[in-house]
Amino acid sequence: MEDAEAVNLAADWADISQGLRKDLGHQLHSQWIKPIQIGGIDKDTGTLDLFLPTEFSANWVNDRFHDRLQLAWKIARSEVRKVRVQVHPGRRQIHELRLDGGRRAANDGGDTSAIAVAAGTIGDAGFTSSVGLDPSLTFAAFVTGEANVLAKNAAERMAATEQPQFSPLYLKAATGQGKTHLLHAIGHAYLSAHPRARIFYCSAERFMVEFVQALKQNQMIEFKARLRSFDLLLVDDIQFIIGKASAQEELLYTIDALLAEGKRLVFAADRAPQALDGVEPRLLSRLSMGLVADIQAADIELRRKILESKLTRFAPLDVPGDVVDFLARTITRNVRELVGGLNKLIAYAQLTGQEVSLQLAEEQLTDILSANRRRITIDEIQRTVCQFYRIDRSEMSSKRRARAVVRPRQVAMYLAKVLTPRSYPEIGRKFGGRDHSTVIHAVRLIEDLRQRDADMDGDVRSLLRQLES
Ligand SMILES: Nc1ncnc2c1ncn2[C@@H]1O[C@H](COP(=O)(O)OP(=O)(O)OP(=O)(O)O)[C@@H](O)[C@H]1O
Repeated sequence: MEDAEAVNLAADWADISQGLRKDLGHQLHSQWIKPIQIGGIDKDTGTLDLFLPTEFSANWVNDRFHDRLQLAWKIARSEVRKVRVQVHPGRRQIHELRLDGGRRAANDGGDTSAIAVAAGTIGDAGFTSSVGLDPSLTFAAFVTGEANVLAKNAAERMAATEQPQFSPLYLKAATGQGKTHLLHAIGHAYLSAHPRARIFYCSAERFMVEFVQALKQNQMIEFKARLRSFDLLLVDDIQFIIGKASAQEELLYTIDALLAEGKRLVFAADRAPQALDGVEPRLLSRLSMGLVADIQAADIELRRKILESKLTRFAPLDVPGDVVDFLARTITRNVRELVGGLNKLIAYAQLTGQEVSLQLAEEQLTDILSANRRRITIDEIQRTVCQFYRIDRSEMSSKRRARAVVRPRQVAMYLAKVLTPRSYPEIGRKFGGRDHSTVIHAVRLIEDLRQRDADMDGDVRSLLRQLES
């Protein structure tokens, strides 16, 4: 690579990396993005190589950040058409373990060819991606508990032979709680029941990129025709469609066309359809006209079951019960971190020949553990809300029914439900011994107000920022 070219790439990378730091936060960024080294751009194929020091980290980054990295690079440098994440050539001999199987994008040459062929690609129309269903993300590998059973059942219906009573299915959950897993599982199950089916899985980000490329290359007719030829369309991270009017319109027409033919559609997002700012109302109504299924944060029982299931399926070495219990109790934020923590611990133990123990977990998972240890308390929430609305702290428990104190109290109850693992009765007790139905009412009311009242939404956002910082 020429020196000047290397300097330019380094400058672009500095910008991209900084942007990702803002999006992902310090911990994820320093663990996975910072170690990336930039290779050169292959002028013929437009492929940019990104190198990571180990197989494990290359797989991880590829799983989680490939699309974002590729999109960012495509925006930064028009000559980049594809980003390839791989282990640094000098490090290939390092063997690391992946508990969750090889989750690779199809365009990286992963072993998804059978699926890709059966599922079809948008290909010629400028849609360069082929379907990349991860073989490990199946219904059988999806562990259920109270938090996700509704979503899992709905997903199974979507894949069943008989026509589901609803479409689209819209899966809603915070990050790392299994949306993508269920999308892939639907794809696999549908494909095994209909081996000739045409399935397309993509993220909304990728949909946008392909849409813009098709526009630029005057290939919209082919793009539309191919998009509408799928029997099952799975669109992940639909929140990223926000604000792009023309792409939204195309998606809207595609949804209408597919629904009219009884085809199946599944969307996943980190928020409810009504909370997708900047999405035009007609698209919003399509997204929410079927079934919106929520995946709640995994509770301790489910977290333990997930770890045990991963260990039964893939564990190459013994992980003592007290370590499983410790991880399930401590890594509460999301399942991705939970499984990632277990993966990391086992990989480290394997590479160094040590036994997995509580001490090793404490030593090796410091970042994940400390990020998960920060717990917001109901007292903290009440204090912050009272300061914000300038009311006396005693009003949180008082019986006063003046609107000036009732609304802040309801906001505090809502935040307690969102930010703490406390149950409705526990929250009620902290608010002057109120009944759990009062708390449920408050939570629903504030959820509803946030959608209808921009001021209320602004207040809650600002409180969330203060409490989560
Ligand atoms: N119920 C579950 N059973 C087994 N594995 C799970 C479950 N939920 C999540 N996982 C695993 O956790 C990891 C993260 O899940 P996934 O990628 O589906 O999250 P997501 O909700 O799509 O997150 P994001 O919004 O950040 O994309 C994956 O490895 C997935 O297999």
